[in-house]
Amino acid sequence: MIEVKDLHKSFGEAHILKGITTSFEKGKTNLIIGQSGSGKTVFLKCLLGLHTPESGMISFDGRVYADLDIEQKRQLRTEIGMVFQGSALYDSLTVEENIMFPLKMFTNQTNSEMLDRVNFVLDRVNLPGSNPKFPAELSGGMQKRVAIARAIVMNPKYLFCDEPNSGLDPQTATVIDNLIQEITEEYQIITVINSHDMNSVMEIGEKIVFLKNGHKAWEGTNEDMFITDNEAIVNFVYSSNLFKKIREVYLKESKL
Ligand SMILES: Nc1ncnc2c1ncn2[C@@H]1O[C@H](COP(=O)(O)OP(=O)(O)OP(=O)(O)O)[C@@H](O)[C@H]1O
Repeated sequence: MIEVKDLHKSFGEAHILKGITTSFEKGKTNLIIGQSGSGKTVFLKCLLGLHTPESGMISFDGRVYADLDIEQKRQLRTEIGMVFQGSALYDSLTVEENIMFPLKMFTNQTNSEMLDRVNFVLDRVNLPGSNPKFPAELSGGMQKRVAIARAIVMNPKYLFCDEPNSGLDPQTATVIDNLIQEITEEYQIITVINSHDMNSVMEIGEKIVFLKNGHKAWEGTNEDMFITDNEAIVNFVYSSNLFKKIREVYLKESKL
């Protein structure tokens, strides 16, 4: 489990995260949602150790991040997979080289061991045989799959995804969402996703943390979201007429 307790982060006078407490469980897709500027990226960067919070606690399966020494932090880093916004593949490297990169960086595996692992994860994301291609030869959805393959090549315990659906059409976005959810469950990963995408929230939000002005304004499952009266989340999610309609139908049916 990842546990976060009373997390505060400021930049100069600007107090961005104002006491976030939450936890994320194994095998679940956890979504961080909120308006632009609410602190989602800062929160994710704190989890990744890229920002140092002023106070509060983050622990990974009982390991309190601030108490770890350099070697322990390095070990933890090898247990984290990351899918960046826009995929962040190396354009000059092939698909195979992109995915192999973390293995080369962090393991002593032989070339054939690395290749076996690359082929395994490429199969898992339904891109077998795409090893020699360059990112520019792939569609946006395929690039995302390569990014997911790279993120899971080290068999991570934790997977962080920053807007994994940005720039994708709704159908491809759903495929990517489902892939992330399947992998999370299959390998019992703790997955935390920053998302703007309300379809993702409805589809794969096994736990949703809603940030508003740096506070945690609500948390619950996607099912809870249909029935909650929490004004902040209702205003945020149901500003869309389509989702308002879905909520009305859901509430009506649950009363039958
Ligand atoms: N390195 C930084 N230095 C100063 N201020 C920062 C820094 N990073 C983020 N901020 C500020 O923190 C606030 C929250 O930013 P953050 O990027 O976390 O928002 P967000 O919820 O991820 O937004 P978006 O959905 O648009 O990506 C913003 O006001 C931003 O200007």
